Amino acid sequence: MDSHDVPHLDRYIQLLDQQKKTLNAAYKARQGDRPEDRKSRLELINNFEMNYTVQQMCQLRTRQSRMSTAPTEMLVHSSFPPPPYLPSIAPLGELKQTFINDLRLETHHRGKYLLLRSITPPNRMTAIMAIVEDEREDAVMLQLYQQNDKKDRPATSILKQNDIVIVKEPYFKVMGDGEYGLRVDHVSDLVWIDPCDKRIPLQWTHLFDLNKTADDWKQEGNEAMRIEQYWAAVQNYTTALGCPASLQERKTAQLNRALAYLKNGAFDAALVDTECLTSSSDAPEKALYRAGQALYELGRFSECQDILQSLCEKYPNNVSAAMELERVRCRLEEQKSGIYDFMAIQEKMSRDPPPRLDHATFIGPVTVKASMGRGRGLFTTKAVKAGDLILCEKAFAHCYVNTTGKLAAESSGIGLRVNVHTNRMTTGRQGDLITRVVQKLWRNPSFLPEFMALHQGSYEPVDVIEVDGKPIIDTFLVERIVSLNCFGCPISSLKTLELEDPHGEVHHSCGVWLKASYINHSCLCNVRRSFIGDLQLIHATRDIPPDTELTFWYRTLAGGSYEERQESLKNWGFECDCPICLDAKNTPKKVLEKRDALHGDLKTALDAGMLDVAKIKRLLAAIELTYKIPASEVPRLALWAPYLRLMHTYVAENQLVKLLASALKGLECLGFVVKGANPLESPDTPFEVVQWGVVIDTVIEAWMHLWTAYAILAPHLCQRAEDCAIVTYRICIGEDVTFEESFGRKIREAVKQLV
Ligand SMILES: C[S@@+](CC[C@H](N)C(=O)[O-])C[C@H]1O[C@@H](n2cnc3c(N)ncnc32)[C@H](O)[C@@H]1O
Repeated sequence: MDSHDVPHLDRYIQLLDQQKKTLNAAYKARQGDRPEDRKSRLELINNFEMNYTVQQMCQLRTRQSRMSTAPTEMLVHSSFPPPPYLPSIAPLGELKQTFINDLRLETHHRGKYLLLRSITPPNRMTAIMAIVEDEREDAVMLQLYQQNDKKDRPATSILKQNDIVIVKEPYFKVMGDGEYGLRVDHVSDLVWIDPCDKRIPLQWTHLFDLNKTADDWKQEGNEAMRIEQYWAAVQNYTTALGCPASLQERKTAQLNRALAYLKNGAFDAALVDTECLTSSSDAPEKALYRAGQALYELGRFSECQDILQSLCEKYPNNVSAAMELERVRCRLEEQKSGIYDFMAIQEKMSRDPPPRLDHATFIGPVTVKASMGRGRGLFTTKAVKAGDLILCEKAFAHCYVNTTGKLAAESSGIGLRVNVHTNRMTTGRQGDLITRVVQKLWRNPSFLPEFMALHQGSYEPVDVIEVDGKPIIDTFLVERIVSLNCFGCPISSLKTLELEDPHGEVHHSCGVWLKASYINHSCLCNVRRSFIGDLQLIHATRDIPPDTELTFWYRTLAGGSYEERQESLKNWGFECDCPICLDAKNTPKKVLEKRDALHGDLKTALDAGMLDVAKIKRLLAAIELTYKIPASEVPRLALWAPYLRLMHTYVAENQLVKLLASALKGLECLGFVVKGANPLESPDTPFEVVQWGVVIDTVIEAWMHLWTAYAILAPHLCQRAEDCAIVTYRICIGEDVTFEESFGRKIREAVKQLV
């Protein structure tokens, strides 16, 4: 939603076509071939090393040239996923070994596995790549996709030289450069083999010192922790736990591994390691503390509070535990009340780069239910008012792109993700988001049920969730879910508001929010989203009765024809049948042509150096006559911008009566019904917003203009205009504590000068 698709750009279309042809040709022509021209082990190693050197030189040159480019220029990386294929769900014990020489091209070797040793250090390109050999000394390129980001973990630690791995049901294919390689897209298809594993052939056993004791491995783990190589520490402690050891040695290794898991973001595993230690009455202090940390990171705040509370009772001098307890209590309060310190949050967001926000999710009076013809949807459980907070949701996964700050040049670049199988291209960090989700699920399978419950379209996944004690993570399913449920977003809606041209803003940052994903689309919506970092806030844009489905726009609304709107929703596989779309669909072609022609004339009049206001008003009136249904039922979105333009003109000329009228006309076009708002026409009618209309950012301006006009024409209404401006601001920006700084103060000063 609001992610940046690029379907209309010619050069991308060409790229897509070209890629499609290449892939199809490669796939069809070579499928099932056993290639006779595979490179020798030595050739592969030499080529790999040469490519590595060339890549290093290019990166150096890029870094140097980046230093001299403007910070807003971004690198664009592209990635092309292969035809989707299912992950291996076979237990390793049921697979039969195969060898590189027996592999067939463009084939998934179901029922088979390859045992491989890495014979080069890895290189990170679009994937982690290394040359691997089997025990017959045949070699091939191995490409591992969806591995950790380079910021989280260096490639050299993901696949070290001499690491031994098993690739389950290997996929052998022609690679982008015409060479042959093994491609692993599903993290669960790769199994790392322990030095003591019986499957390791004799000729490789000399690579490992099999005489190390549990204590040796633990010491190595401790050293890895000291130099912050937490992934290595996990491996070392795990090996220690596989060696004969005393109960105390085992407990220590387990406690240390829990910390290493925490540092690696594997909170489920950290919890398992601490659970058996915390279950006893003499639970070690560190075990309780680490269990608390794991529960906090998993968002299980209530359990976290319980464990920290008992820790603080047992060890009253533990200052860190007391602080953690205080922190989790704040989260629980946010979760319950929906009250956040937005001033402090916005202050954090103004830093460059903004830090990770540490807040809980608030879920208001809503529930997920079946929605006729739309799958499931989010419904109110009680009545809410315009401006009420419905959700303040922390992202499940979020990728942030800094396009303007001082670190923009250092940002990892904007990806172009080309999916030749769904004919969809997106820019932004969606590719990285997929990897982030895959890694989060892989490390914390307890999140799987909630994530996998999201809309998957027509994807047919495997029905196994775990094999050999490990979760099955289907990358292509994750991709599909992300594509249907991800939101493009600004760093914060406040920052977007501060931009000179907020509509030109491209949402390169993106994320997945689990609850907000249940909201279906309608152009005539009743809620709106805004963002503060990775918090997505949903506010009601009108008064909503209980048991009503909530809807918002999947694409930011502009006028646009019926066809254009449906085209922009194509990714989600439905046609919008909201009143705005139905009206556009049912309006006779002749009327639409007339309306378009009038809009053409209006555009010319608005583009002219000197505004002919009378003509503009005539044209607006003529366009309005082309609508049959009142704007309160079918808003006339395309008329908002011209009315806003008139407001700008009148405010500049200090024509307050006309300003008042144009602001009210504009609001009316958006579907607002406001009684008693024109004191010149109905001085005795009390002011009341009977119905809120479509809330777009610039509606804040209309209330400001009314506030200004009222200052002279009807001072008793100023407060009402200000109240409406604040509600609109809250809906658009996510909070209203910064309203005074952004707008209130300026208007107050302008009004002081007027009166
Ligand atoms: C992000 S999901 C929304 C939640 C989804 N309905 C579910 O059951 O999980 C997007 C999908 O919901 C459905 N959808 C959303 N808005 C719709 C609408 N106005 N009409 C029909 N289907 C809609 C489409 O299948 C779309 O791909």
